[in-house]
Amino acid sequence: MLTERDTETLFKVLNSSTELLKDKLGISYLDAFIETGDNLINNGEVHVEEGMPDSDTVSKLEKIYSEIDYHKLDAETVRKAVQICMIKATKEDAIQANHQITPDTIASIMGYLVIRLVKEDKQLQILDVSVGMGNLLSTVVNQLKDAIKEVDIHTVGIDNDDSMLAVASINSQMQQNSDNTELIYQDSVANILVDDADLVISDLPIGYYPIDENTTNYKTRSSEGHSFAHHLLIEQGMNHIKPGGFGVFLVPSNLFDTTESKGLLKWIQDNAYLQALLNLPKEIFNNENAQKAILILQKHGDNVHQVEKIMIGEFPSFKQPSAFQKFLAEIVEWEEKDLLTKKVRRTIMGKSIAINAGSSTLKFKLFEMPSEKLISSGAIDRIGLSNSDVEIKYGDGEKFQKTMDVNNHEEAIKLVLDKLLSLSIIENYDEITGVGHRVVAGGEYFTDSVIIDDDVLSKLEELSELAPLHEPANILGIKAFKKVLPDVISVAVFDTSFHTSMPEENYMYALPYKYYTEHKARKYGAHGTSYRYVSGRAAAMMGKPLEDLKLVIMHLGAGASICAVDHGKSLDTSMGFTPLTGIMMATRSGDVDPSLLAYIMEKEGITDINEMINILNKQSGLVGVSEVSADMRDLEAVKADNHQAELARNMYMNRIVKYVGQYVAEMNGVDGIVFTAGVGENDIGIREEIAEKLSYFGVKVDSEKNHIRAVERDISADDAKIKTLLIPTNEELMIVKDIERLK
Ligand SMILES: Nc1ncnc2c1ncn2[C@@H]1O[C@H](COP(=O)(O)OP(=O)(O)O)[C@@H](O)[C@H]1O
Ligand SMILES: CC(=O)OP(=O)(O)O
Ligand SMILES: [Mg+2]
Repeated sequence: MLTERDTETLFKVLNSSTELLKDKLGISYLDAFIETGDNLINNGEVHVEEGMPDSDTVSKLEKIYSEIDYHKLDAETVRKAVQICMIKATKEDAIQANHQITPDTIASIMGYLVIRLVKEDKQLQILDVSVGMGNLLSTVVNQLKDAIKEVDIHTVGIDNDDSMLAVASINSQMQQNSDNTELIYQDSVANILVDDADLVISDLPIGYYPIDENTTNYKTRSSEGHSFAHHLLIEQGMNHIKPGGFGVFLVPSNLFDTTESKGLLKWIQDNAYLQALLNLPKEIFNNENAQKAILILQKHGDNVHQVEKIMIGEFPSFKQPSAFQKFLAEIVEWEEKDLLTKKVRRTIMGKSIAINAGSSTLKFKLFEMPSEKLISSGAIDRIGLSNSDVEIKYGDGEKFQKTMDVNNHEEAIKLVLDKLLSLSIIENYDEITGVGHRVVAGGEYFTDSVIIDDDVLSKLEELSELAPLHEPANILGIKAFKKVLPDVISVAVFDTSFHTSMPEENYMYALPYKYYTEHKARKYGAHGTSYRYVSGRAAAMMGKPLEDLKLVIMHLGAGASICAVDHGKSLDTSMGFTPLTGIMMATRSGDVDPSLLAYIMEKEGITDINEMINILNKQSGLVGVSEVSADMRDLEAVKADNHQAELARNMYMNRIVKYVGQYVAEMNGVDGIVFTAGVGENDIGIREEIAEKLSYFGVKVDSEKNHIRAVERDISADDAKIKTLLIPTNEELMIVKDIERLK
């Protein structure tokens, strides 16, 4: 009660002195408030300049100031009185919406939601990237101080409006909190130099940000025209937060409904967990378009997870207090039971393993989930050739390495299972709570990843002929893991599902139509999981939404293919009905004239077409032409003295150049090309030569930047017209993400 009266007294002092100064100096209410605030802080001494205000006014003001000593008031009493003055300023001076004070109702709801998110912290750094008059920030700080004992709070507020900031400064000084408050007069979109905060809280300015040149480093910037200030500031805020920290933003309710929001959403997905979007009651806004919501984001970090249930909803009207209370209670329960509790985390924490059987390799990655922290990774290469390199990374930079003969995928899988235990990567197979397998062919049947049961397994066996070098190994892997972990979720992630977006004219062969209708004879493509991962990373590196980009991705491994990713979707790809066709590969021929097969069969006395196809799959490509090796490293080593080895490399590059050209034509342009997979990631010379051959449409690689292996990097020259990117693929990460999705 007492404080309410104090608020009223302080308001009267502030308001009457403001009105007096406004009148005498002929200035706005806001400017007069700033003047009077400064006077009060300056021990009630009235600032006089060039005889203004006159001495009569000065003594009137001194009398008003003597009516209260703000030092004796608590912070909330001061804040409220200032807030009432600012509501008055908004009306009297017709202050534009973005500069208006954050209403107390909203500020206190935000404060209430934040308490549990930071209550464990004893030292708290809070950042507001559009602090304005400081009402939101000080409401939250006062609430936190009240709710959490002995918390040491330091705040930083940034704003590019000096009048607003002057009010914020008066606010913090009169609340006697200025030692712990840093106010910075700056454009928050520009480079800000502040320590990473534990919590970012902001009532964001809505609308276009006018200075495009300040936004070049923003991933959420618009590809054309001005960008949205609130998108940029969400990115900026989250970039200045510690791992696992929360960003709590007041945003327009339609934040994700605009076309521009795709880029924002993508950025959020890559950098943070979208945990809640809570619309505020419509009645507190002038109209539906002005309605706002509270967005809760959490930056990725250790022991942080996507909530099981994203909290999306609308606060009931204030006129229904019991419904309103109930809603608040639901959110609190959600915060405690989903967003924060260790119990929920423990039950969903586990280890997921992704098994990727390539034609010449077996790779695995073991992740802690859902944090996606990599625990161990391994690769066995040159399977079926002699001298396989077995490499397993685990622990604190430890590595198991051995060169040995691994004759087939069955031996490789057995080796992985043995090493997981013998290297103590896990103590027991039971620690693995999810298994995901790369499966190359899903036909038209599997358009998305699936949980593997007996029906799925028998369907995969049926589909084996669509990927003869891979599917049997994929099935072996599935069965081997089912045997040791019969009750653990096991998921198949298909190479083909990314390509189900291809249009008819691209996937059909010009053969009698009934072969399609009766036998599903069509192009399926492969490497889709890799394209899915790489295209997402490419968009992030280029700072544009994937939906706005035309990309050609070259997946150059032992199996190799190229994909035209048009606006995020596979438009066309070089592999066909099986992974035999398209560009030249390690042991596979790529495209050949089918009538040549009949001719060779006759000349060589081959009677079974399967034998011929087997030669195309296993004895052709690099190894067939070079008669040296299927491994690009071996060809590189001897190419200077071995014509066939050099020829094989040249043919390999020639096929790539042809296909890339086709795809640029098919998309009628391209924004970026990407190199990935074993050869693409590691063969510096091949990248350089291919780039030179593609200079006609604007590809230009910087040799120094290109001089690197298996690192994500933009290798384009500064004056290149289109981007050339090097992106190590990560099919395994996509696989474990799909396990989480299907759990
Ligand atoms: N340093 C290197 N230079 C050139 N090629 C390399 C290098 N390292 C690996 N490779 C190539 O990468 C191929 C394996 O690619 P990868 O994508 O891992 O295989 P898979 O197709 O079996 O998934 C090897 O056959 C080898 O030719
Ligand atoms: C489909 C395919 O060829 O896969 P990989 O490159 O892993 O052998
Ligand atoms: Mg591969």
